[in-house]
Amino acid sequence: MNIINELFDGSFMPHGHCYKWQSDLLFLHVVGDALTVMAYFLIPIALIQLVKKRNDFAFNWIFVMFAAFIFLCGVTHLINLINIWHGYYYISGMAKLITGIVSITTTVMIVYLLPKVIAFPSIKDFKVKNEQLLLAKKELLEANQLLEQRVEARTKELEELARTDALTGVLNRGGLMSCLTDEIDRATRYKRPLSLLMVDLDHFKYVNDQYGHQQGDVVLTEAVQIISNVSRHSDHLGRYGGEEFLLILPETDMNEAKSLAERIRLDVEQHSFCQQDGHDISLTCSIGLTEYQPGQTQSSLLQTADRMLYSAKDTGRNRVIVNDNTDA
Ligand SMILES: Nc1nc2c(ncn2[C@@H]2O[C@H](COP(=O)(O)OP(=O)(O)OP(=O)(O)O)[C@@H](O)[C@H]2O)c(=O)[nH]1
Repeated sequence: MNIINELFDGSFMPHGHCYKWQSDLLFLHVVGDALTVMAYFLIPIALIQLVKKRNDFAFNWIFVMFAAFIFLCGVTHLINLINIWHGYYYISGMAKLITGIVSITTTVMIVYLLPKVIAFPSIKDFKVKNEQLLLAKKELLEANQLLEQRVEARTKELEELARTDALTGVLNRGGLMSCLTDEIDRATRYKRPLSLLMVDLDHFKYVNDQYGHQQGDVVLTEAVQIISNVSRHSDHLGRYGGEEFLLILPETDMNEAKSLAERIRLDVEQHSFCQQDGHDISLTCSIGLTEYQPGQTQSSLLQTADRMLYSAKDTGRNRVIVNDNTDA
């Protein structure tokens, strides 16, 4: 009770006496202190707001310490202002003591914090890092583009490989069927001629039996070469079966196809196979020929060519049989 009385005993000599109650002198001190107090109370609010909104700031507790320190400075100033008229010097002293303790604590914390803050990357460091990151990103994009190009090229290679016959390098059955579908579509759409040759080597089994499978492979490769030599770049040659080949002839009617087939037959007949190994193998081939008829299905076209080939085999081999029955 005594302490409370002492604390709020404002009967000490009011501080204002030292200003001699001169109104201009009082005005200067009161307005100056009042403005300072206002600023001291508003700055902590701003600092606390900052900490609340930007909680990603490193060491943001130091802002809270600053806010407390500035607020207490404001309290000390306010009490000094009141003390012009009253004499709460105990309260004033206690406020000063608390302010002092908080100030010292803040100072110690700043000293502790200083090396860490100094070690913190500067804006210039961030700019350099940012430039390095942008450069790395550019390099990564370029590498990615290169990789995509390589993957695309490799995919094309693999697709090509999947359509290719490993032994002879021409289209395999799958590749042939896809080409034939495309060419039938084109011939139908543009009403253009399209012919198909089915070429089969005669008595090929004899070559294998007589000279071995490896020589047989060489014969097959050479046969492909002969057919390739007489066909155009736009024609599609492929291996349909073991020793059976298909030649798809876009923009080619029956008559043109027939003379081409005759040339192939003759070239095969006149060729000496496997000469490099000292053998001199002679072979002939049989060819079935048909021309695509509008509305005809792919399998019907193939069946007709096969039928013509069978007929060529059946009638003595080494010949070209043409499908004259156009409603096939
Ligand atoms: N070397 C080799 N031979 C193959 C390959 N594929 C199939 N053959 C052979 O081709 C031969 C085909 O025999 P056949 O179907 O009797 O035909 P062919 O002997 O030519 O008789 P025709 O067609 O009736 O004139 C078989 O001996 C198969 O082993 C291959 O990739 N390489």
